[in-house]
Amino acid sequence: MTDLSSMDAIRAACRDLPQGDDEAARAAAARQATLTKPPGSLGRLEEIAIFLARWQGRAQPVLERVEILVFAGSHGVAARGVSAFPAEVTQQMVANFAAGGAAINQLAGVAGARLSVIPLDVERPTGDFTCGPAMSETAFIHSVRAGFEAVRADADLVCLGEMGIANTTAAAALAAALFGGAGEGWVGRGTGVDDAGLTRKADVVNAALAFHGGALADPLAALRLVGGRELAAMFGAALAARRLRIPLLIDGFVCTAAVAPLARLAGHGLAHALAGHVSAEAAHRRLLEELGLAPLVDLGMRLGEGSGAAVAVLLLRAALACHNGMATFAQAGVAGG
Ligand SMILES: Cc1cc2ncn([C@H]3O[C@H](COP(=O)(O)O)[C@@H](O)[C@H]3O)c2cc1C
Ligand SMILES: O=C(O)c1cccnc1
Repeated sequence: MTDLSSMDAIRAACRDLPQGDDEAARAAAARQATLTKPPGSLGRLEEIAIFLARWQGRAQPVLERVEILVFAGSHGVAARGVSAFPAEVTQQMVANFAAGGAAINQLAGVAGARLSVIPLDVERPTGDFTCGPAMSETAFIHSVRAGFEAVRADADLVCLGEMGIANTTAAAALAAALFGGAGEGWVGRGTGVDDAGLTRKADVVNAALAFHGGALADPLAALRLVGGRELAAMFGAALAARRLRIPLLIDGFVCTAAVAPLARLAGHGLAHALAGHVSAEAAHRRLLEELGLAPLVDLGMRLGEGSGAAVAVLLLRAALACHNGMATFAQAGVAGG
């Protein structure tokens, strides 16, 4: 059992991370070289197959148990007029997920993934982080643990998603705390705020940076002070996946900001992660660049819910279909291998 009972225990767990399986990755790369195609001709599909081999610890990885975990949380900062939608949409969308009516229900279906939606005290918004902490240590630890415990040890791939009106503002504040710069450089239109809304978002982020000051220098404290329950849970799930050596597929701006503290706490903290997509949220590309992550797809999506990760599962399936299903030069009697 991983001790996550205090901020220090979580911090320690983040610094004690297993590496991937080099042997399996080497064997997968060797297999790629024998398949009936010019070496390297499948580009990133080859890299994906080798990545999955490394983090599943087998030369021929599988995607039989793909888990999409969508965490939901409510934000006190929603009262500051930072979203184009009212705060109650968070709970209404949780009901919509349960009824099968959301985009992620459809995308999980085509991705062949199991969707789990985990609401985190959605009836209780976090604190307004412009004038206090978003979460107490107790609430934060509870959310990190909920995320950690949502990861099943037998999963072949974990995909993360979120629902929480106003959470693009929390994500922008977190990104600013982790990587520096003012609110203007990290906010985007989220659900579609107008220019005045965008200015309000930047003002809210700047107010949070000024209020919390030096306390934000610690990545874990930053996640607690300006994040949200669903962001803390995504962080906990990313940590669990890493400790279980399960590959992780991350989603858009909010998800990327939530897991970024893992990379700030341990240099290779996100080595088990692929970026499913780059969202249209203004600062997502910048955030991915800060983390050295190259997104798999760029479809102009800006939804959240794990939707970009779910779409990217299709590419992972394409990569493994070739990796596991193609004939070798020797098997096919093709010259030149
Ligand atoms: C109907 C609806 C469904 C959603 N599904 C995801 N989001 C996305 O939008 C929210 C973040 O944007 P902002 O910071 O502007 O509030 C999050 O809930 C996110 O998951 C949705 C938003 C709405 C309105
Ligand atoms: O990229 C995201 O995560 C995102 C963008 C807009 C709205 N909600 C989430």
